[in-house]
Amino acid sequence: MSSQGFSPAENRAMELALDTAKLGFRGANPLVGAAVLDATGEVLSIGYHSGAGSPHAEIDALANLRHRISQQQDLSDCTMVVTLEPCNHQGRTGPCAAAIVDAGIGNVIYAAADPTPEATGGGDVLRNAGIGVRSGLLQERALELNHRWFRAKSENRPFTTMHIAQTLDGLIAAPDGTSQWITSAESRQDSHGIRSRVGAIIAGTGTVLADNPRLTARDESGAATKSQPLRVVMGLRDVPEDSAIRGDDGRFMQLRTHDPAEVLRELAERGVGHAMVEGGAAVAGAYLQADLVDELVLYLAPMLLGDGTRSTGDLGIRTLAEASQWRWDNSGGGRTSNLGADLRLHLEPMPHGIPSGRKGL
Ligand SMILES: NC(=O)C1=CN([C@@H]2O[C@H](COP(=O)(O)OP(=O)(O)OC[C@H]3O[C@@H](n4cnc5c(N)ncnc54)[C@H](OP(=O)(O)O)[C@@H]3O)[C@@H](O)[C@H]2O)C=CC1
Ligand SMILES: Nc1c(N[C@@H]2O[C@H](COP(=O)(O)O)[C@@H](O)[C@H]2O)[nH]c(=O)[nH]c1=O
Repeated sequence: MSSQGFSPAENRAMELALDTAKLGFRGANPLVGAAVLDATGEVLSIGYHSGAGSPHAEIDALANLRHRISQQQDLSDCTMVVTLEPCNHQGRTGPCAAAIVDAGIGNVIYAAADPTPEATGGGDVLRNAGIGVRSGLLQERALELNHRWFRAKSENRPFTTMHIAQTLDGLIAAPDGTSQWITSAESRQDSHGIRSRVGAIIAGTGTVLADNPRLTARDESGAATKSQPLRVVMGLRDVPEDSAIRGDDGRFMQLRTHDPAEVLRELAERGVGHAMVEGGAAVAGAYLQADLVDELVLYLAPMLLGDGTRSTGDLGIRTLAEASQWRWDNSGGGRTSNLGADLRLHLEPMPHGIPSGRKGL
């Protein structure tokens, strides 16, 4: 047994589950990974949650297990290792705790408790069904994996992803306001993928008046994808009646405010679990300055403009020690990738208390 009272095989399985969790996309739900071990500690299957609406990690691991073993096989000496307490609620997918009980799994180890009122209590359901339940294995890492998701939940607001499509010199539009297009078709298709996963997309009146954007989610052929975000404009000026963003599907809303927290509060009340901030500079700056950005997807085009609109407005930072610190995020498609002519950078805010690593020499 290790110092934490878990076997080396259980430790390795939780490491594997934590790595597997990162195959999923961040958003309304946390990243979760799972592994099923037999009595000898051999990994029989793994699973993960690929994003809101798709099967939870435990269900995925059980489905993958069934591909490997017969329906009749006794699983009472198997252990489900999972990075988050199995849920206890019927959302778009069924309660995981009940599925584990039904599968006949004998033991469960989870890393961190699920703090959400709607999902908590899965551990008790398992115990009451006679399953051996232990928790706390690699808990710190599991909490860190979803640190911004836990933060968003505790603040009662949507998990918030920011998109920036910028030049090498950090500009999102030329001096005359033109910006279409800075990034390649491949990058834009990728950001349409984000649009199709979020519940709402936010832009300022400046962007709406400059670009007359549609802000819909579209596939490679330009057709609207099945899932469309609510299109939200923030700012005091009127959005012209003939603006493309209004559309004709009733999924348009203007919030006459400059307060990003107020926008996210309003969206949470409407049941939005994942929001995307598409810009422009003033709005991006406001969300960043308020520390309301949980994930940043930045497309870097090999282009220079020299002058124009900077990617974010003022962040209130006056000295280097106050810099906003970020770190690479290798979940959901990875930390960096080449997209067409561009680079796609994927980051998350540095958790508090972790040194930036830029000291010395
Ligand atoms: N390459 C890219 O990724 C993108 C590029 N762009 C480009 O950016 C340019 C537009 O940038 P920008 O003018 O900054 O546009 P914004 O979309 O940020 O809109 C700014 C306006 O929004 C309102 N507003 C709402 N909230 C705030 C706030 N917290 N602080 C200040 N103002 C707020 C104000 O207008 P009001 O008076 O109405 O209240 C303000 O003038 C365009 O040229 C566009 O093409 C835009 C998006 C993405
Ligand atoms: N210029 C620029 C982007 N600009 C963003 O895309 C919006 C246009 O959306 P739509 O009308 O739906 O196609 C525009 O208003 C701005 O928010 N996006 C990118 O991926 N790459 C780019 O180079």
